[in-house]
Amino acid sequence: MLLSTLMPNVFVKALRKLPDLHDEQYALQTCMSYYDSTSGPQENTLVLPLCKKIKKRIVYTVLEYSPLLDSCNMATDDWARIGKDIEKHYEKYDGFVILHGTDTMAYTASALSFMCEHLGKPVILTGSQVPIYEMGNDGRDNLLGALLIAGQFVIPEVCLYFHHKLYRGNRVTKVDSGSFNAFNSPNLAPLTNADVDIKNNWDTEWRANTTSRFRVSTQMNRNVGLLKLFPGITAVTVKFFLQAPMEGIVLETYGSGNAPDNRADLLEEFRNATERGVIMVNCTQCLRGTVTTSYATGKALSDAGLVAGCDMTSEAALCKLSYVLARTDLSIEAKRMMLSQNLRGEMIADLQGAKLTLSDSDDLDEVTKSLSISCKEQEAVRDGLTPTLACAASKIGDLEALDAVKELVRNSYINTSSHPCINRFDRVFIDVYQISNINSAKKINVLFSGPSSSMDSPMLGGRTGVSSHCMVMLHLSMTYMSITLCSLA
Ligand SMILES: NC(=O)C[C@H](N)C(=O)O
Repeated sequence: MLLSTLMPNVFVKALRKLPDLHDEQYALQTCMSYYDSTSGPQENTLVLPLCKKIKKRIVYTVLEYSPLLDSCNMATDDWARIGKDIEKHYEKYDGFVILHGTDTMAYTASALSFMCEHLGKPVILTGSQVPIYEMGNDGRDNLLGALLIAGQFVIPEVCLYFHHKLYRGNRVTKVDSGSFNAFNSPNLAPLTNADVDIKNNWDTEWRANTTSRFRVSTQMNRNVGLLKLFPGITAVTVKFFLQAPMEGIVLETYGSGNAPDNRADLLEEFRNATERGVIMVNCTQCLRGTVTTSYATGKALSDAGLVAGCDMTSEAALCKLSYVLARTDLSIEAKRMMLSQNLRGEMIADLQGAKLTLSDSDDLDEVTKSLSISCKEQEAVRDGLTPTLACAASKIGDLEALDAVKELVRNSYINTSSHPCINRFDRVFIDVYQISNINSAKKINVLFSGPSSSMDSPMLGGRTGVSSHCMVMLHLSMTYMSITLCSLA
């Protein structure tokens, strides 16, 4: 650890010697890794070798933190530091990979997912169970996998890559301390499976759907806590845990969000706390599943003022609480509301509230007009957007909106009744209405042959161009670094 400050860029020097992670010949030929026209010599810039799967160069720059921390020693300030570094370098890189200890990686991933507002690029955390310089380690594979994904695909989320799988960062939890398959995302399928081929699950991917500028909010409220219910817990314990300065609690309850409803003393402590303004979020102790009020024992908690945490992990709920409570501009009610909303794909979406408002064709016309494009181009945009709108309407089962989209297409081609689109859309809409499983957007997607209907479009998912530039941020544990230095000596 002492040496890591005396010997800057130790990790980069070691990576440079690993042919899987750096193509030294290419770097020398192009002078790429030693010179950057804007900022001078770049000794910490490396390049992945070409392989059959990727047709372009992935160039990455390593930023090494000092001192290196075991992730158990990390706290909110360390999250803020990483967030600020992403913000600082955001424009210059296509993606970010953060090397992090596994023990608290799920917390950091969750925290960053909330701190990064309007994210439009991949931020991927990864690490290893066995140090990267030991025989049979998983660190190299994990780093390579994370770089390949960050360098090739626009997955604008904070993710966690481990053991061939890319997960949404705020959905993961560490489930195994002694296996390479250390993480699980119990309530959401992986975003990507990277086995022989890299297969992205574009349907699952979360997009901020905003044009606002990316920013990192580093304000996190530290007066939050995690309390696990257990049979026989005393009201005194709960009372002490909930007292000031505590402002927010994640209560880990039984099964689908249940607590004893025959314990008036406990329920009273919960009610007293929520009435004092402490925000309590109800999350299940179970690995998988969601919180409901279908049992009386679950309803007792919502009556005591707890916010339902749906299917959030405790890690995500705690970080969300910390992020939301730091918003001094919001009232308690607004904060409670925000906690029950899906902010970054951390919980199952409330599709009831997500109705499309397509009352008439003006909406789309306004969109195309505001783009200041020619009539021909407007038609192309309309053709491209209508299938997607129809898919969205059918996904949430909104037949009214589906009718509106259909009308829009009819009105657009009113003077060209022989236009092939009319027939195509008629056929497609009949198919859409007839699909019994109306929630399956994927099926509906296949029915459309419109230009932008496929989520596999390179515009939406795959990154085009000759090269992309990622940034790796090192947050390796100190233990690892001492091992590193021993083996380098
Ligand atoms: N394998 C590991 O990554 C564990 C280590 N204690 C850490 O979280 O930094």
